[in-house]
Amino acid sequence: MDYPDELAPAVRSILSAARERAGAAARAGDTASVSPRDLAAAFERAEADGRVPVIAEVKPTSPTTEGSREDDPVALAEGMVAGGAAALSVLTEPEHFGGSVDTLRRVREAVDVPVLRKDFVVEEAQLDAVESDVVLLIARFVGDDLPDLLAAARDRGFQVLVEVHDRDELERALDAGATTVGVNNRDLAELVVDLGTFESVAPHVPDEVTLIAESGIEGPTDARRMRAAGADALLVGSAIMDGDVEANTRELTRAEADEDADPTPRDATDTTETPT
Ligand SMILES: O=P(O)(O)OC[C@@H](O)[C@@H](O)c1c[nH]c2ccccc12
Repeated sequence: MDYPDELAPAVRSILSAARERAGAAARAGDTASVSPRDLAAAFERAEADGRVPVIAEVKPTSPTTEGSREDDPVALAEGMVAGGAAALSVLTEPEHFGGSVDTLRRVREAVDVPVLRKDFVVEEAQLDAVESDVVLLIARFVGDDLPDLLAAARDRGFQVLVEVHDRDELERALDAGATTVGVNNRDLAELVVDLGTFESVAPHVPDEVTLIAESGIEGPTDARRMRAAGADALLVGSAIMDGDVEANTRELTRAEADEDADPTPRDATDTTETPT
């Protein structure tokens, strides 16, 4: 399959590499069969506990990050859970994100929260490379194969997060029967982030769908902005990976509790200019 020219060169190369690995996975054998940890229940537990539901992402590097983080991913994952993360996301793409299926396996063994496998799954065989509680399918990259891949993932027991970037992709995800949808604020054609993306797509997502705001959330203010726009949960990588992961995660999971506790309005003009 040829990928559209409008995709960033890094993204095209990621997709070709994913297809090559799919062939190897197919030859390796067993079909995955998972007993997943319930993602929606993990979000509800966080809410009940006054935490913003955050999926914290173990992402050693990326095409848009300088350098790479060499710490033990299991220690990072444990720090994220200690900071209140409702779930984790682990990159398994090796060439551009420094991930591996072995890292995911180790992280999932070490924690008890649901773990999302973050990779570029474009063929069914890739689903068998490693077990996780949730797998990601990116609407833009799987095209017409979305319904079949969704079914193949569910047959194996996975919960599925379908990632979209605009309303067309959202419609395709809903038609395919997605019940958990992520809106990626990062445009995969140009790798530019705009939090307005989530705000423009979110109003069209039915209430019963679990809705996740992905990418570009840099701190508590962005977290509150995405929640105000309807996010049930937030997927955050870079802002957590940069520095003390436990403290960074805690700051995000407490974004609403801290705001409630703060008697001074952040910005007085916010309230005076709100039309009644
Ligand atoms: O580091 P950020 O901006 O917080 O983004 C996290 C996550 O949303 C991002 O890594 C991501 C979203 N969709 C993806 C698909 C593949 C690889 C990575 C991603």
